[in-house]
Amino acid sequence: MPPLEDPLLPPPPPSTPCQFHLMNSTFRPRFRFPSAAMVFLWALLLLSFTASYLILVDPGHRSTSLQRNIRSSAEIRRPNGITVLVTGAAGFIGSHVSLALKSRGDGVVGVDNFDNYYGRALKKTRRDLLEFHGVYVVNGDVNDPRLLSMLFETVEFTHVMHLAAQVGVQYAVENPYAYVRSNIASLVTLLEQCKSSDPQPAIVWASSGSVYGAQNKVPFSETDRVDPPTTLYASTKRTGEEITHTYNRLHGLSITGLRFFTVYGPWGRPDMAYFSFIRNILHGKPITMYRAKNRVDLAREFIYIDDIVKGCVASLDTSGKSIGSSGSKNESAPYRIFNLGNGSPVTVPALVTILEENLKMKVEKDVVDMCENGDDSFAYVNISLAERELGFKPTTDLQTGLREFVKWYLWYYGKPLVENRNV
Ligand SMILES: O=C(O)[C@H]1O[C@H](OP(=O)(O)OP(=O)(O)OC[C@H]2O[C@@H](n3ccc(=O)[nH]c3=O)[C@H](O)[C@@H]2O)[C@H](O)[C@@H](O)[C@@H]1O
Repeated sequence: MPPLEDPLLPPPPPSTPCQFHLMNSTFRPRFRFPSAAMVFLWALLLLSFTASYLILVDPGHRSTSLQRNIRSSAEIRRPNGITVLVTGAAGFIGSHVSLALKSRGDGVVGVDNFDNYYGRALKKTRRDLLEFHGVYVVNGDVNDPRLLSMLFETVEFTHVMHLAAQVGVQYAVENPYAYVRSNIASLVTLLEQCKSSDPQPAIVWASSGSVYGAQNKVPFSETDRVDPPTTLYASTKRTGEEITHTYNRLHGLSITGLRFFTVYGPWGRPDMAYFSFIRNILHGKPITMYRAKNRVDLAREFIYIDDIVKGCVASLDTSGKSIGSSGSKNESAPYRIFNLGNGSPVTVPALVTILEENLKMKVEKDVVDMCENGDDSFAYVNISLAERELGFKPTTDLQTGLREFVKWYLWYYGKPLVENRNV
C-alpha cells in the first residue's frame, strides 16, 4: 500500500477553509457544469447498473459470451470446410475427431455433459487440450432441447458427429436407465433438432459392433442379421439404428451409422479391458481374463484410434446432404451403415502378452470361465464396404498401437512406485 503522501506525487492542494456553514448559510443550490471527475463517476455508475441488469436480470446476456466462444470455435479456416457439432467431444473418440477436424481447418463445436461414468478428470483434461487448440466444448446435455436449439441458432452446422453415449457393455446390468436415456432419448432429441434445422445437417453417429450380438456367421457384414442382442448396450445401439432409419425416411436426414469395434489408444477409456490390464500390471496386481465355452479364448477386433478417426472424418466428407421432408419422390437422403473394425481379430491373452512385452513386466492371470453375463465371446468383421466407400484402411497393428498407448499412459499417469511382483 503506497503512503498517502507519496513523495513522488505533487503535494495535495491546501485544504480550503469551510466557506459556509450549512445551518446558518443562505444556501441556494445553483446549476454548475459538472466537472470531468463527476461525469466520469456518473458514467461509471451507469455502466455498473447496466452491467448488473444484464447479468442478473437478462439471462440472454449470459449466453452472449458463450455464443461468442461457440461462433469463434465454429469458424472455418479452409476452402470448402465444414462446420461440425461434435457431441461427446470430451470423450475418447470425440476428442480425437474434434482435433483432427480442427487441424485441417474445419469449424468444430463440442458439447459434453462430463458424466462421471469413468470419472471426470480425464474428460476435463481432454477438454483443456481441445480448448488449447481452439475447440470450444459446451458443458451440457444433448438431451436438452433448449441447449440444442441455442447451438443451432448460433451456428449453421453442416454436420453433426454424434458420439455422446452411455458406453460400457457390463455397466448396463447395473444402470439400465442410463443407456435408455443417453443412447435412445438423447438421440431422438438430437434428431428432432436436426429435423427442424434449416439447413438440415448431415449426421454421422456412433453405433456399435456389439449389435451383431449372438450371430455366429463370420466375418460380420453390414447386410447380415443383427439379432439377437446379447446386452442392453447392444440393444440401445440397435434401436438407434432403427430410429435413425425412420428419421432418414420421414424427414430426409442424411444418416451414417458407424459400428465401432473395440477402439483403443492414447487418451482412451479407463473402463476398458486394456486400460485395467495396464493398471494392474504396473501395480503388481493379478488380472481376470475371461474365457468362452470349451476353454476358447475371447477375441476382439481391436482398432487403433487414429484409424477410427480417419473413418469418422471420411464418413463426414462423404455423407451427402440432408434433403428435408419435402424432397422429391425420386430423391432420397443417404442412409449408410459401416463396420469400422480392424478386419482381423486378436485374442485377449495375445493383447495381454503385448502389454507385458512393452512394459517388460509379467502379470498373474486369473482365467475365469465367462458366466452368462451377456458379453460376446468374439468379433470378426468384414470392413470391405468401408474400404470401398470411405477409403477406410486401418494401418496400425496391435503391437504398434499398444506401444503408443503404453507411452502415453506412462506420460499421463506416471510409473507407480509400487514394485511389480514378477510371476
Ligand atoms: O464392440 C463394441 O461395440 C464395444 O467394444 C468395447 O467393448 P468390449 O469389446 O467388450 O471391450 P472391453 O471391455 O475392453 O473388453 C475387451 C475384452 O476383454 C475381456 N475382458 C474384460 C475385462 C476383464 O477384466 N477381463 C477380460 O478378459 C472382455 O470380455 C472382452 O472380450 C467397448 O467397451 C464398447 O463401448 C464398444 O461399444
